[in-house]
Amino acid sequence: MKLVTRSRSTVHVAVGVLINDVNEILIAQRPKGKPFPGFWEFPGGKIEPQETPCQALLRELHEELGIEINPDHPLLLGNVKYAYPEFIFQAPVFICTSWERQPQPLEGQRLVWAKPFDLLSYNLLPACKGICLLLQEKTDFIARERKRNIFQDSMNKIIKNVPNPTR
Ligand SMILES: Nc1nc2c([nH]c(=O)n2[C@H]2C[C@H](O)[C@@H](COP(=O)(O)OP(=O)(O)OP(=O)(O)O)O2)c(=O)[nH]1
Ligand SMILES: [Mg+2]
Repeated sequence: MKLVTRSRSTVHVAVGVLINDVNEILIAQRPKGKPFPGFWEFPGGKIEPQETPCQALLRELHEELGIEINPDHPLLLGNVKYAYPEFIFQAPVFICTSWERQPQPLEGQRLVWAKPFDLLSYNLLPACKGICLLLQEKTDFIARERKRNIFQDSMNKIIKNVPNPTR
């Protein structure tokens, strides 16, 4: 019997976790016409070959939400990998707590500011569970860097709900 192996390409995606002044997190519902319609995700998009992850993040957040972010501001939390049947999702994940202008749904997506402990009640893309875990793991770091003690408390509440995804 012949063994057929499929090689999956890796898609590099810059992901932004926007946290507002009351420690809510911005999530977006993918519109019809894009892959995975109806699923919720963190804003961001594919990194172009000539871009750094941070440059891609700033461009994507401008295109999708119409906001401007100081290039020195996003804080890299870590990398999340998830194997979909069709491709490997590989994402540097940044947090942002400051930007110019209000986020707007410029690509027909629904936007919601979710409380950290509500995040998992949304139908998130499978790879986003890994992003939630990373947020949870890094709450001390986020609190220290961004003086977000309330955020730390909220994030601690989601720990027991995050299933451990296959990474
Ligand atoms: N932006 C984003 N994409 C995610 C997340 N989780 C996850 O599995 N993905 C997947 C969905 C997509 O198949 C892939 C690329 O993201 P994307 O569709 O946002 O890429 P993009 O903004 O460049 O979109 P496009 O120009 O190709 O239409 O990553 C997430 O939290 N945020
Ligand atoms: Mg996108």
